[in-house]
Amino acid sequence: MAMARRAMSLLPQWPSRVFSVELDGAPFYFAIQEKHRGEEVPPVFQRVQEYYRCYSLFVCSSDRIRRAMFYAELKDKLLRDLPPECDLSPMSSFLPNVKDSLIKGYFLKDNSDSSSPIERVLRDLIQRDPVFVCSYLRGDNCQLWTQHLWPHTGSQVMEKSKEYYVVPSEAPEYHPATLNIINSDVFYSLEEACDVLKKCGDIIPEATSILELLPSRAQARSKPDFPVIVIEGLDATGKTTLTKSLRDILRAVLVPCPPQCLYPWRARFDKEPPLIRRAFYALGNYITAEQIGQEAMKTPVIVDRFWHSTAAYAIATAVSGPPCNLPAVGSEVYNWPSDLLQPNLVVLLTLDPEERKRRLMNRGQGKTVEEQELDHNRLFRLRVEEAYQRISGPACVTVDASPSADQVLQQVLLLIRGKCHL
Ligand SMILES: Nc1ncnc2c1ncn2[C@@H]1O[C@H](COP(=O)(O)OP(=O)(O)O)[C@@H](O)[C@H]1O
Ligand SMILES: Nc1ccn([C@H]2C[C@H](O)[C@@H](COP(=O)(O)OP(=O)(O)O)O2)c(=O)n1
Repeated sequence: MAMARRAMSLLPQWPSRVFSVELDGAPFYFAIQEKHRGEEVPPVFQRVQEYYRCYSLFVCSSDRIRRAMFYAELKDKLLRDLPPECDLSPMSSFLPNVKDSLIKGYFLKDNSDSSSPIERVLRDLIQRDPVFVCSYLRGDNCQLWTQHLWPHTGSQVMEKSKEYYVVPSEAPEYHPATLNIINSDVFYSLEEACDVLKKCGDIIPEATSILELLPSRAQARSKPDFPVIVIEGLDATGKTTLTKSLRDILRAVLVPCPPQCLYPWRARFDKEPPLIRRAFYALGNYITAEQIGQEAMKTPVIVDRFWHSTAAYAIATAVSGPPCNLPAVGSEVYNWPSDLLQPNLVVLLTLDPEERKRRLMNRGQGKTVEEQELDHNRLFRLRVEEAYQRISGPACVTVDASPSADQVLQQVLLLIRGKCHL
């Protein structure tokens, strides 16, 4: 039923949508149009000429938790069930400049002699799962492609689906993933993040235990008596070293974020799709905020990572490619949640990538998959660093972390004394 409703709302938009698929590591954009008699349709899909058939699959449940979970499951299912000659790439479709219009899917390139095994798998999928399937067929002159939306059992609208010609489309001004960041990757209130965990309680029992740890309401505007100083930066930039020294020198309390009470569940939520994983980290900030609020009545508080990390990693993961694909400077995506405690100072430690790698090696500990990714993926690291610097309310103050630990400490103490009258 939910599937049919989602289908009904998507179908009339179909010709206004832009489709994006990663081909050979670069995004390729196309749209669809009805062909009128005598009209020339520009050639498209030259980069997939060697394939005779292509397919796209879009996840279309109206329940966003189910949609997020099924998108991840779908990849495993396709990799398991499709013949090895079939090539799978991530794909998305969106209405240009329309917030929350992005739907995610996969693009399949079929290099096999016979389409029947693939079509059997896809037919099976649309019978049982919340997916749309389109096939793309190359015309006789090898240039024209048509997109055909497969009829869907249980949804009469889909029976009337038409064939469209595929036409190239200009790259959008911003990466399509930026359309859906708000409340899918980054949460701007306790309520929004809680809502996600409440709704996945029946699938992930741990979510219910986390909700029990939450403050009854966010500590919005209460101004702590003592300064609250957050230290941010990529892994191995020196946060732990610096926060411990600051704690000792300032006789402060050191609070980690995510808070210790969430550690047992971290690995569990790191495996979940971004919607759930990021809601988990967002809630960690509110639990930490309550701890900060209590401690800062008595003494200064040093915080190891806070909302800058939550937002910067989430935004940098949602978007792909170079930092210019990030939402523009000043976008509402970078705004501090209005109900989250605001620190007095946020320091961002930055480090040359080679030195950071050296420190990581020296430390020799296990790393999260995401942190390993930072090593391998230069662009991801650049996106995280850029996103950190675009967040406002409070913005971070950048400190070069390459000098000795003591020099970095002195530099940060100067900043704290200037800003927090300590
Ligand atoms: N300023 C510095 N100069 C050289 N080495 C440092 C400096 N700060 C930290 N380190 C070392 O680099 C490694 C990573 O530092 P750490 O404080 O654990 O970073 P993070 O908490 O940001 O992951 C540790 O082995 C630490 O001893
Ligand atoms: N306040 C925080 C802290 C971390 N995160 C997320 C962001 C990344 O996905 C990881 C990085 O944390 P990780 O523990 O690997 O980094 P450190 O070792 O603490 O430097 O955690 C967050 O979302 N919010």
